Amino acid sequence: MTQLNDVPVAQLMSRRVICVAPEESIAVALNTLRAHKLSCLVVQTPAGLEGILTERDLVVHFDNLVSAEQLNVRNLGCVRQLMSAPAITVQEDDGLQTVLDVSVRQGIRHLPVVNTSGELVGVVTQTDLVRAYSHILERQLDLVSDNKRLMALSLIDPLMSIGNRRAMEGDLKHVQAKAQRTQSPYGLVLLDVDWFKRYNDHYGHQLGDQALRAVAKAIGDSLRQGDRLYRYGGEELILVLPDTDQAGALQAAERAREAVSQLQLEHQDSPLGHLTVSAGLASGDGDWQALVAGADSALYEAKENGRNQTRAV
Ligand SMILES: Nc1nc2c(ncn2[C@@H]2O[C@H](COP(=O)(O)OP(=O)(O)OP(=O)(O)O)[C@@H](O)[C@H]2O)c(=O)[nH]1
Repeated sequence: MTQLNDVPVAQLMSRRVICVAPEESIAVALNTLRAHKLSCLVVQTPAGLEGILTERDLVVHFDNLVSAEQLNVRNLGCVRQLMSAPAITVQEDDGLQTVLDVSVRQGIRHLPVVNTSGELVGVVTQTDLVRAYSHILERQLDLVSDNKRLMALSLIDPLMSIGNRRAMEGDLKHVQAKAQRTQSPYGLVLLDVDWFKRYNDHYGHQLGDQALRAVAKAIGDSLRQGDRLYRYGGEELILVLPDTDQAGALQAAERAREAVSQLQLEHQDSPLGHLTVSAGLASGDGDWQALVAGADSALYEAKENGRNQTRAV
């Protein structure tokens, strides 16, 4: 991210600077400001920088003269009488933060900018500084929200539009910690599409993808609030069921299995005639990896026993 002091004031200043002599009359200075549409003039002699004369100095001066009923257009005085001196300067390679600090701390709205040889190279205003400052802050806020969006995307499976294994691992750590704290079990259900290699071989990979999306949606729609579905990998999904014992996990698994079966997606190469899933479940309040291993062996049993069914460890 851009640090505020990474931006040198040379990038923000205006190089259009008009200088006047201290003896110049206020009337000429006023005309010069108006002719060049500037808000300040730098006051300089051959010996160097003397001060700065701003629009505001002139307004205050005229206001005082009018109030004192002493406004005489033929004798408005000279620049030396009104200028701010000595002029506080900044270096062209000073950073935005440094220059903004000088400007705010000393209440100076126009700062002449000099190079390393002390020659005048520009003028920077407080408005230039604040505008640059807010632009950088805005960009940094955009970056933060882009990063958040990327982070969220990196946890979603693009095919099924559900959490991926990374998201599952992150969430499971919390579910496990809560189960241990409250000593109430949580359930895990592994679901695997039956005969899916044959499905792909028969209908093609694209229809295979479509079927996986439909399966994920049907299972997702069958869930109770608080339960979460993730893609575990390939054609395998996993349900995470907080505060759920073995009986509850069995109900959730059966609801999910039924939901897929009821889609009645034709699968000619399956002995069951349509697309189905098998499920293996485990529940407890222990280590989630051990529960996944348990659910996996239960799933193996469900497959061995004819598929389209749920088994528990
Ligand atoms: N179309 C598609 N196929 C996938 C995807 N991920 C995994 N598969 C396929 O799913 C099939 C899984 O095959 P197997 O592990 O042999 O299991 P199966 O054919 O479903 O058989 P059982 O699980 O024993 O019922 C493989 O052919 C994978 O290529 C995917 O994202 N899209």
